[in-house]
Amino acid sequence: MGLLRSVVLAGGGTGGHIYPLLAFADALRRHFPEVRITTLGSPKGMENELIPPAGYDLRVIPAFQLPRSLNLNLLRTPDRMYRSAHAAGQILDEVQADVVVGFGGYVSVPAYLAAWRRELPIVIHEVNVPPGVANRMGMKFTRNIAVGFPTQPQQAESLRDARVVGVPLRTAITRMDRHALRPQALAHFGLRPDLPVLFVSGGSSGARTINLAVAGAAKKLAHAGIQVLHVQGGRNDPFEVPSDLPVPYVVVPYLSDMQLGYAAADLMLCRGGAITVAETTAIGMPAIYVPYPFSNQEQERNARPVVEAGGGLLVDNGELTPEWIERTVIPLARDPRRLATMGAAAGGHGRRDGDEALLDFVCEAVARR
Ligand SMILES: CC(=O)N[C@H]1[C@@H](OP(=O)(O)OP(=O)(O)OC[C@H]2O[C@@H](n3ccc(=O)[nH]c3=O)[C@H](O)[C@@H]2O)O[C@H](CO)[C@@H](O)[C@@H]1O
Repeated sequence: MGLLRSVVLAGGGTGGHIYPLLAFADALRRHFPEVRITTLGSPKGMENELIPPAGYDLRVIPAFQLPRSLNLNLLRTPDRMYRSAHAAGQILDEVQADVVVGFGGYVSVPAYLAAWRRELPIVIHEVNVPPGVANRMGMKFTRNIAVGFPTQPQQAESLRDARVVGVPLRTAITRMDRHALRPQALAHFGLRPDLPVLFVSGGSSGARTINLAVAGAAKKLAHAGIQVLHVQGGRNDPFEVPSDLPVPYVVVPYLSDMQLGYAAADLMLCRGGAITVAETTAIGMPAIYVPYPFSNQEQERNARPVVEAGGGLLVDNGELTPEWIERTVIPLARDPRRLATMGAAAGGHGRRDGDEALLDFVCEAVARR
């Protein structure tokens, strides 16, 4: 594509901003192998662990604190933000960027600012309702806004004209055949093929409440014949699991090959991060969602439509105890027919083409320029 020679992708902080960026970068590379792809990240975000191994050029720009007010006045832009925007601008010039695509996280803001000053097209992809602070600032500079999920106009005025493109997801997840991959996944984790597997993940950073509640129910789960595959989470404290259990309880710090976890699982217990919900629905995974309680009910909003369609259960963070798990999770994990019904309902809610749909949207934005 003649119009597109160099694309800068900005996004960082947690996996929730980085995985969609990577999935989009993969789609870009698939369709336009000649296009130069540069990513912008912050010094301490998870992008440093996730982007270079994926084979993309990561440029780190200085960190800064976002001002609380969104009434951005460039003359009063704090020094550190100015420095970050200046660094982002130098990179845009160096790589001769044609467009900036931002996925949220603080590092997106200087990229949006620098692109706006250069009159470059900016495309924003937002997965959360309400949108995150960084993207809300970016929305002052562009009308090219794409969202992961349909939103109610009354929920977010700023997203009213946005294009719903879905969430760019890794093809390792969207293109996997769960049933075909299952034997390899079970063998990889040392799990048995004859017993159900509960897959536990608190999102990219892990979730202490989930970790402690499930580990607290380890004996009951094991004696009920339920195996557990438990992702501790990249930045979470270790927890104790009894060593003398009759069936496997496998703890892993973090899964780079998340598709193996999904392929091994019969049921998932997880937070309600937007990308997690997009993935569970894309692959038709029945799930128990435990939304993070301190993010504006955003995670509950992500999970509720899926649960209302019959694709899973929703439990309050405060109510997730070992006793709740014993009462609710054990009977569900041992009921394959109910799991199959739930999985089908979840699958009815998912889409797998977010990477391609966002790429179309970006190409349109560049062509309109
Ligand atoms: C506490 C908090 O503020 N969480 C936010 C954060 O969640 P978080 O960063 O946890 O993001 P999500 O739950 O949306 O996605 C997690 C991603 O990490 C991947 N993964 C997870 C564990 C693992 O071992 N390996 C792995 O690859 C998952 O497959 C998924 O792709 O960003 C999301 C998207 O902006 C928001 O909706 C969440 O509210």
